[in-house]
Amino acid sequence: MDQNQKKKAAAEAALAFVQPDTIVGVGTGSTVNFFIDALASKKNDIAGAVSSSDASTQRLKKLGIEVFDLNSVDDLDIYVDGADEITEHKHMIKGGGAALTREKIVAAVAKTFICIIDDTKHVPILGRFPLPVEVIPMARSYVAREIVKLGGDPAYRQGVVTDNGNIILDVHNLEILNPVELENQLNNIVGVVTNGLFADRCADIVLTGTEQGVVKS
Ligand SMILES: O=C[C@H](O)[C@H](O)[C@H](O)COP(=O)(O)O
Repeated sequence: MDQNQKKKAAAEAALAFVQPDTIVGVGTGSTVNFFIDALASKKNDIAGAVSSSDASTQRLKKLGIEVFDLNSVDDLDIYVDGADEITEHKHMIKGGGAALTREKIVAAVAKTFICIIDDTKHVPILGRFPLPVEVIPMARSYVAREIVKLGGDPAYRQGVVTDNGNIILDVHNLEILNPVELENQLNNIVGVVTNGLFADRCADIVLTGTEQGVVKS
């Protein structure tokens, strides 16, 4: 089984959590793309979706799934999304596809965060994957200097503009022993929109595609 088959298996397993007549929170990325494709089989049973990126919105609409503005939705039962790294405490790094801010907003609204991954995403300590930080463009150099003071090594993600019109700094060489503390410290730097640590609001259910099938934790 290759990595994509594992992602697809995890994504399809998440369909079991989709209830009829509900609006589904949808993340972003290659694993979520498998989920969106699978969700199309239920498009007549669900009320629609709230999306975390322009890319996911386009894919949902192309498959005939109605996409609602989050401001028109009071609550969401589930939010389904991938991750770049995850620990046994279900703390994650996200944002490899630069969609972290909208992902964090939709995740904040949802009752249950269902993380869909292949088994390469499990790590003992977060930080080998460079931590994405979304930054207001004019604050880029200031934020980078502040991140260096916190022990990180920020790199400007060239050529990437987020759906919100901002830039991404990828922070290398972090060994994140206290993800909740670092998430809050980074968010307190003026000019940071948000960062890719999902620790304060971590996943509730993790579906991992493995050689032996999908494992729920
Ligand atoms: O910004 C992108 C998201 O946080 C993705 O959910 C994350 O990068 C995982 O993506 P993939 O499923 O492609 O590995």
